[in-house]
Amino acid sequence: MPESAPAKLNLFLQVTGRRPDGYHLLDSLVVFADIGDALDAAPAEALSLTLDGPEAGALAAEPDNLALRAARALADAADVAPQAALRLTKRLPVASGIGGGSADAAAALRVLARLWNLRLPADRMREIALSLGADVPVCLASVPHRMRGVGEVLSAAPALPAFGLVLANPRVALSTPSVFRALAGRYSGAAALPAGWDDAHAMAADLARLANDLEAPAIAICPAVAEVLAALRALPGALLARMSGSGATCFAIMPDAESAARAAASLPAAWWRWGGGLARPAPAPL
Ligand SMILES: C[C@](O)(CO)[C@H](O)COP(=O)(O)OP(=O)(O)OC[C@H]1O[C@@H](n2ccc(N)nc2=O)[C@H](O)[C@@H]1O
Ligand SMILES: Nc1ncnc2c1ncn2[C@@H]1O[C@H](COP(=O)(O)OP(=O)(O)OP(=O)(O)O)[C@@H](O)[C@H]1O
Repeated sequence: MPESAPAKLNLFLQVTGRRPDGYHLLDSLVVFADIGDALDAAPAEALSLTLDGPEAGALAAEPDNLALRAARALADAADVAPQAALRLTKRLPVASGIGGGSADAAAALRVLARLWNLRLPADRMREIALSLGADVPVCLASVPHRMRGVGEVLSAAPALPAFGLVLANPRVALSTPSVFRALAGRYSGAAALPAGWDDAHAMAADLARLANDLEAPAIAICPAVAEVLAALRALPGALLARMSGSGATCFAIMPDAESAARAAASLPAAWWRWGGGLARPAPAPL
């Protein structure tokens, strides 16, 4: 069974400060959508990667691919030879704010820990994940989390109601560092969240009082983000529309997965678009 690498969504993302090394401090509610890449690993004498899937064209299977970097980092940490034939089915647009590369790296850690029969402690796995990217620790768990620090401080998410999601990307790649640079030091406070929400309307109302602080800087670099947000807001039944991560993918919260799937099909065909619900079932714990 290939390991699923679900898309990460930041339901809100507030930037609360900056560390001396330049990394930003965040406060975010992260969930995972029922769409993602898939990563398979077979025994082999050396480490290799092949790519397929609708978005594979945007990526070369170069040594820098996050799945390969994850394999090497895990092998180093566990002191084993990095031997595996990886096959990555790429469905998530590259450099789009939904953590595709991070999800692939996390899926590589999970699938290779199984293939190589490793028993590294969970905190060591999270350390290896963080060395690969700020989003990789939360993707390692791939279940909803409140995410703070630069991405490494994970705590329980509020209890979530059932809801649907529409994702849309105008097919413009946005570089995460350039969006953080365009934020130019405008920080907000941390969020106050309840223990849970009984329904999608209550959740959307609370989320509407929060923000993705990277949205305005991303629109300054890529005005198409504003068009996507306007189209999502105009979908019948949309409860909230917002950008995820550093963009350019935006999402709408919908009452349920079925209405989300129907609404996604009405968006411009030139965009990458998807509608459904949250990722399920959750990957088995390590
Ligand atoms: C914006 C988010 O998508 C929110 O989930 C993530 O924090 C980004 O996570 P990521 O893509 O795994 O990020 P990394 O690959 O670690 O960092 C890419 C670049 O983004 C900026 N970066 C990233 C994360 C963070 N907390 N502060 C930052 O300033 C840095 O310039 C960094 O060099
Ligand atoms: N397996 C991979 N999938 C996607 N991008 C990868 C992968 N390996 C390396 N990369 C590189 O990483 C960069 C970031 O890609 P990714 O799709 O993870 O960005 P993102 O969706 O903006 O992530 P985030 O939301 O975590 O900021 C790309 O520009 C790409 O060149």
